[in-house]
Amino acid sequence: MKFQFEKYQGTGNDFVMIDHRKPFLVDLTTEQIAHICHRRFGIGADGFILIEEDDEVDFKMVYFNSDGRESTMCGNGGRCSVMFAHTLGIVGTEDIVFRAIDGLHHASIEGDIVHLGMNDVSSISEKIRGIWMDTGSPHHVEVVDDVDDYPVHKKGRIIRNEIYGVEGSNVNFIEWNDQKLKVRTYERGVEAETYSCGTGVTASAIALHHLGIAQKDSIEVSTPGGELRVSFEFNNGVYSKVILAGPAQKVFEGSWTS
Ligand SMILES: N[C@H](CCC[C@H](N)C(=O)O)C(=O)O
Repeated sequence: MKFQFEKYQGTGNDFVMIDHRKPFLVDLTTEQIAHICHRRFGIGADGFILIEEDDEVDFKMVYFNSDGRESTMCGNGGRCSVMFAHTLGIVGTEDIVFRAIDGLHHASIEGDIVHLGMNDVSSISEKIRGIWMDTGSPHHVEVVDDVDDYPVHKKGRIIRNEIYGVEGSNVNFIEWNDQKLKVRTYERGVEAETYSCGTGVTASAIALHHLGIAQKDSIEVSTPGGELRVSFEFNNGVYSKVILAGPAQKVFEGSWTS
């Protein structure tokens, strides 16, 4: 198998990206995608993304976790897809619309910052020591005292498996310091902490409001991979006009032969 690819990262969440508008990888297996994403034996990435034609909107994003399985919405992957589509000349910088597994997303580009519209959130459930919501992917959010020193991998893995079983959930640990929200995420399908998780940052910012910790509708978020901003409107129990904004950059391009 031989193909050209580009590597993008959005606040340290990194993706192998392929211009698949002329489909040529028609029988890619889970094992092959996992091999491509392997940090030692492959290119190395948290996820694998195909940019494809769409009859109604600018493009379609197909997302796979590094375990090789197609998964739910990827917020950072969506931001990187918008930047890649711009580089390919598919879109300009305004009024961008693409299709992902959870529906249509609107986006715009300002320098290296992508502003990405996320789905509404209207259902949040209480869990033993946190809350759960779907921001396009499933997210458990828990407040901790010192997130920088928290055993994210150990605790995240336990919660992902023991509370959420086979289907699993991403697991976010958050700390609010009155100015900024710190988030660290154990990511389902990567089965490790990632440098940031876009749908997780979105869930964490909404959780801050839902738990009454901060009555803000625009929240600066700090992750190990960098800074993002989440804004939203809250009316009658529904979080809408949810925007995830942050940098998305091309890291390199190359060809894969295996
Ligand atoms: N691993 C997630 C999908 C990607 C989420 C993350 N990379 C993001 O930026 O939203 C899951 O399987 O639910």
